Amino acid sequence: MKPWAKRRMEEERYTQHDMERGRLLFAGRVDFIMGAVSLGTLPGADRPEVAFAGRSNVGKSSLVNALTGRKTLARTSNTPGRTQELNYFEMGAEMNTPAYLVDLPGYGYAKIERKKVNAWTRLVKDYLRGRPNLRRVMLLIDSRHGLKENDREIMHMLDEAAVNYQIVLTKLDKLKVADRDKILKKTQEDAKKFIACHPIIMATSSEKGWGLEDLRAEIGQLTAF
Ligand SMILES: Nc1nc2c(ncn2[C@@H]2O[C@H](COP(=O)(O)OP(=O)(O)OP(=O)(O)O)[C@@H](O)[C@H]2O)c(=O)[nH]1
Ligand SMILES: [Mg+2]
Repeated sequence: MKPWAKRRMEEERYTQHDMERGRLLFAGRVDFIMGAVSLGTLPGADRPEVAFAGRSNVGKSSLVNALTGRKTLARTSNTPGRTQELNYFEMGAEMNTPAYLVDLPGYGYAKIERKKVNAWTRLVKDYLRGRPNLRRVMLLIDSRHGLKENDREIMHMLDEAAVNYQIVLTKLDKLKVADRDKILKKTQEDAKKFIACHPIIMATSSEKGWGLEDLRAEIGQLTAF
């Protein structure tokens, strides 16, 4: 068993109920409901939501797809900066306690002009500060690169806004086995310096399906009423 998977299980972080809820949320209907370009057009804040944030190309849309087991729900691309809207997905529409998953536009893509970067910052900052039903931001970090300067900026912004967030390492399959634990430990150390950052780092590969069960359970737990 992968060392990080073993550690996860030993922690027994999730109840049967969390795992079941997580599974059901993603196994049932997950519908794309809208791409919001301004806060005025967001759906009502009538249910809990979890947002995926991260640099362009880190694998946000791929993770949404992997969690749902569908290839084309969220648009993925080799061209960074593709997702420019707050993409809303409704999970568990057939359940009593549905939730939203939000795929945020990626940040830090160098080729996008300054004007767009400012627009991104404004939209996302306003969203993060002002969304009452936002339970947690999953901050995706490419495991090959670790925390970059713009990730740290976002983390400081989240700390200041007192938004609860948690790091999710992506693309673990691209690392050599020996490097996986190294990056996990390094990221854990880095995370300690940020007040609102959850101390547990999640590790995933959308390609291989690693860490998805845990992430579903985490989201199940977070979005329970
Ligand atoms: N090997 C591997 N490649 C991945 C994984 N996840 C995503 N990718 C690849 O990384 C690229 C970017 O993935 P996206 O999911 O579009 O990234 P994104 O964060 O949504 O990007 P933006 O919408 O531009 O911010 C694609 O070519 C994916 O196939 C993974 O777990 N393993
Ligand atoms: Mg995307």
